[in-house]
Amino acid sequence: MLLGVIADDFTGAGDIANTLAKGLPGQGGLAVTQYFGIPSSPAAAAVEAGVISLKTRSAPIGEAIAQALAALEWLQTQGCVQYVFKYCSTFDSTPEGNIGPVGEAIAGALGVKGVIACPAFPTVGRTVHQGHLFVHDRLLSESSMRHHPLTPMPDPDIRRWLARQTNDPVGLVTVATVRAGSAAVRDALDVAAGGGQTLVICDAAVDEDLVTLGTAAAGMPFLTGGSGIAIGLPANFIRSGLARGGVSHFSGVDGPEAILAGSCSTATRQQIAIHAKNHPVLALDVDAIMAGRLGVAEILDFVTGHHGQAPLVYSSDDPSDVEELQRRYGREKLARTLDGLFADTARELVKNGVRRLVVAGGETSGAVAQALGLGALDIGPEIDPGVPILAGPNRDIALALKSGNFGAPDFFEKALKFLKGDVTHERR
Ligand SMILES: Nc1ncnc2c1ncn2[C@@H]1O[C@H](COP(=O)(O)OP(=O)(O)OP(=O)(O)O)[C@@H](O)[C@H]1O
Ligand SMILES: O=C(O)[C@@H](O)C(=O)CO
Repeated sequence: MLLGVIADDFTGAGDIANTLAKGLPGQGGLAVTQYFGIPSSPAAAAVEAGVISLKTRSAPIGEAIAQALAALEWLQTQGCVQYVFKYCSTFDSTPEGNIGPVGEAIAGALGVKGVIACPAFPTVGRTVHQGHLFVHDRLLSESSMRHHPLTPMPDPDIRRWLARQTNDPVGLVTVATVRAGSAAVRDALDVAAGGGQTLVICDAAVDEDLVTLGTAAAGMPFLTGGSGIAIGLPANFIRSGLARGGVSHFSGVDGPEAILAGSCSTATRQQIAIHAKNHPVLALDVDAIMAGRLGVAEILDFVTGHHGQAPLVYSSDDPSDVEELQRRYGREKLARTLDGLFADTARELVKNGVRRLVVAGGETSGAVAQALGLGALDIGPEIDPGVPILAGPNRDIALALKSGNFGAPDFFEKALKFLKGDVTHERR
């Protein structure tokens, strides 16, 4: 294993795994495996990049650091020469959040300063300019992230935001330096390190900026960011002869299918509305669930009664209804109950023969992946930006775990087709 990634949630892990497996056009990427939690046995010999999915985005600082350092230790044992800490492209955190503390803890363990911190992912509209994060043409604080239920982001100046979480001062490498090339970036990071800055926000507005940052990071032990920060990394390993690059073919998994959506994000709700036009859907009645009148058995009946028709089950609702339900039942209790229901449902579905499973939402996907005891999955071709096919080692199951705001409007139907196979992509 050459490259080790520690990701703070499950769908975010798939996002960066996808970037690493895809690589740059014409070169291909790395052979990537996504691990669900910290593995207890060594990686397979063919794995070039290992992505460990943690569920620490909203975890208390001490717990997040402990898990990240345990993940780092396992990756070090696999022989990695470079490490990435992956967080969200919208920098999801609070002033007491753990991006800063985890970043500084890993940097401390590796003995480095002057570490790249860049959440940019231009393909989905996340860019960083003069240290300010944009979502498409709006500052982060003017996007829907301002009202995120767990990590509201009222400050688009992520250097200032991050500084509220860190011990050391936070640096900035602006677009002028990035456009001056990778040597200029390296010099700027050296200066930052000399000045005692551990994490350094780097501007990036287009993929070429991320390639420059990636090239600058060749040989550096540690960098942090969204999935975009990984765009240029496979090329470093291919250039140095450590990795081969190339293409892969995913021949697919056939069999019964199901789609589960717990995400209430705008993109997911639009995808549900579009899917509902031509497919059977079951909107979960949250009050009935909380009263114990609706559970796994009813959902199972619905899905098995509609196999072959891409059945979709969702709890997703619009923000005002979600707020009202949270007031009625308590946010934590509600989320725990719904995540638990999706997890139990997924376990039963797979037990009853489901082989293609699509899940929408980071928390929801995390709960499902844990319930299925997935262990390790190979990364197949990209379905939509940030969402790859995940394939079981014996190709007995294929999954798509989608971040809330990712995916084209017809994502659900498209994902099931991709999981069925015969997709070739420019990767190993
Ligand atoms: N109708 C609902 N009312 C209140 N909470 C809900 C409802 N439906 C789902 N939830 C909860 O909302 C949370 C949605 O989070 P999840 O991470 O799955 O989606 P997301 O935030 O859209 O995705 P991402 O984290 O990838 O951006 C889950 O914990 C889920 O249990
Ligand atoms: O970086 C992103 O936007 C995603 O990978 C993610 O983590 C969303 O939860």
